[in-house]
Amino acid sequence: MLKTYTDQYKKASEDVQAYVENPINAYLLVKRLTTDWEVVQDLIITNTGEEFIADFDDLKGSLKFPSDEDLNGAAVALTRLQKTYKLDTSSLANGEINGVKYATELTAADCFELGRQSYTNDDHYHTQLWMMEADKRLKLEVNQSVERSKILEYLAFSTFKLGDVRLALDLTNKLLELVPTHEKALNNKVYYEVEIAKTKDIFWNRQAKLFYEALCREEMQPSDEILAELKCGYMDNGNPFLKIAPFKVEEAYLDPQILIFHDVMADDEIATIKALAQPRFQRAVVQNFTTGVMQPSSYRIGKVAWLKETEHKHVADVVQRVEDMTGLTMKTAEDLQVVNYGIGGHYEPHYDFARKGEKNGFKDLGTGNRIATVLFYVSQVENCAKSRTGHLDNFTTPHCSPFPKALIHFKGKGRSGVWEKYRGGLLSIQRSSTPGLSAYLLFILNLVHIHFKMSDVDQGGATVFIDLDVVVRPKKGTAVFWYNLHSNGEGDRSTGHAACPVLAGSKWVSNKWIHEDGQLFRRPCELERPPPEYTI
Ligand SMILES: O=C(O)CCC(=O)C(=O)O
Ligand SMILES: [Fe+2]
Repeated sequence: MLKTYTDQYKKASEDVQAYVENPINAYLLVKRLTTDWEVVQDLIITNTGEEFIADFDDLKGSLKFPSDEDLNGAAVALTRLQKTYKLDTSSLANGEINGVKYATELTAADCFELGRQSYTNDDHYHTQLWMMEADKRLKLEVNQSVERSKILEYLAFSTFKLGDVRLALDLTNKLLELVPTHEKALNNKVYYEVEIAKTKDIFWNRQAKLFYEALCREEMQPSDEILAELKCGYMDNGNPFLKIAPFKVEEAYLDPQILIFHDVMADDEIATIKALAQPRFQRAVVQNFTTGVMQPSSYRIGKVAWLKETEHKHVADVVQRVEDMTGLTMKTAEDLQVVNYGIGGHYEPHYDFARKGEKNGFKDLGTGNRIATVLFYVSQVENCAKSRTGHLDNFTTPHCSPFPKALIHFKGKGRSGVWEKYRGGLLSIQRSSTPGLSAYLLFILNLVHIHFKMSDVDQGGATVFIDLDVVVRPKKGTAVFWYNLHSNGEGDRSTGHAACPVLAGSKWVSNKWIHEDGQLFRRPCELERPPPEYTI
C-alpha cells in the first residue's frame, strides 16, 4: 500500500502539471485520495493509538481531500474519453493512450473502481469492460488488490443488464463457487434461471440482435464451403410458358433452400402495386406470442397494405407468377402484402410461420400454417447494387458459381429439376430423369463469367437470415423464396430472418405468404427426415 503511494508521489513530483493533465493519472490520483485512502485510514486505525487518529482526522480536514463525487467525476471523464475515442480498455489499464505510454499502470483494484463508478452511473457497458479488465489483471497480481468475488458480483449484474442472461448466470455460478453463501448471488441465480426459461420462447434475445446487426453491416457470410456449392441459372419448373422465358434463379443457401428469382416483377406491375397500396397504408402490426393480439411494436417499423388479385390484373399476374415460381397453389395463400419502410424502418428477427404454442397462429385463416414465403423487392434501396459487376449483373449472390460439375437436383424428390450445363456456348436443356412432375433448370456455362464482390453496405435495408449468415440485398423486381416449414409441417427454426434498418431512401417489399393446405402433391418431399421444431 505504502509503495503505491510513494510510486505515485514520485511520478507526480517529476512534473505535477503534466501528471494531472493525463486522465488516467488524474483518476488514479483522485482514487488514491478517496477510496484507497479509506483503506489507509482503516489500516492506521487498527494499528495505532487514538492520538494519532485524531491528528490524522485533523490532517484530512485541513487538506481538503477529493470527495467521492470527485472520484466519480474522474472515472466518468476517463470512460467518456474511452467511449468517444474508442480507447481500448487494456491499453488504458496499461497507462497507454493511442499507443503512447503516459501513465502508471492500473491495478486490478483501480480497474475495479472504474467499473464500480461506471456502475453507479448506470453505465453497464463500461462496468463490464472494466470488471473484465480487473479480473484479467487480478490473475497476474501476487498481492491481490481486490477480491475476485466483488468483481464477479458487478460483472454478473452488468452482464445481465446488458441482456446476456446466460453469461450472467455463468458468472454468478463462478461467484457462488468462491462464496457459496453469497446471498445476492443465490437470489440472482434463481432469478436468472427463471428469466432464461422465459426467454427460451423469445426469439429476440441479445445474441440474435448482435448477429442481426453484424449481418446488416455485412460482417458475416456463410462459410466458403457453403458458398462454393451455390448455383445459379435458369429454371422453368416444367411449365410450358416458362420455356420461352425461364426464371433466372440463384441459390442463396442450400439447406434450407433459399432461392432468389430475378426479374419477376415488371415496372408497370410495380407502379400499380405502389399506387394501390399507398392510400391504404397502416402502421405494421405483429402478433403477440402469448395473447395473440395484433399490435404495433418497435421490432417492426413500417407501413403495410394488403392487395387482392381481383383488384387489378397486375396483382393477379404477380400472384400467378408466384405459383409458377414455386409450383405451390395460391388458393390458400394470403393476399399480397405490401410493406414500405422509411429511414430507420426495420423488422427485427422473426419467423414467418406460427410457432408451436403461439396463441391464434393463423387459425382464423383456416388454411394451416405459412408453408413458404415469397418476398418481392418492389423498390431498390438506392445505390444498393451499384458495385456489382459481371455479365449477369442481375445475380446478386456474390459467390454463386455458374459452372456446376454435375447435374444438381432441385431439392426434394417429387419435383426433380436439373441444373443443366451449357456446352460449347450453346444452351441445352435436359429433361429431368425423374418421372412425374418435372422441372427444368437451364444452366449457362463458360460464357457466363460472374465476378461479384461484396461491396460496402450502401443504404442498408437488406434481408438477413440470422442463423445462416445470409444477406439478401433488395433489388427491384427480384424475389426471395424459402420454405418456412419442413415437409412434415414442423416449423424450420433456421429460417429466422429480419429486415435491416433502412439507412437512406425508402424500401418497398411485397410478401406472398403461401399456406399449407392444398400443397400435398405440390411440395417436394425432403430427402431426410426433418428435425422436429424444438418446443418452447
Ligand atoms: O423486408 C424485408 O426484407 C423482410 C420482411 C419480412 O421478413 C416480413 O415482412 O415478414
Ligand atoms: Fe418475414
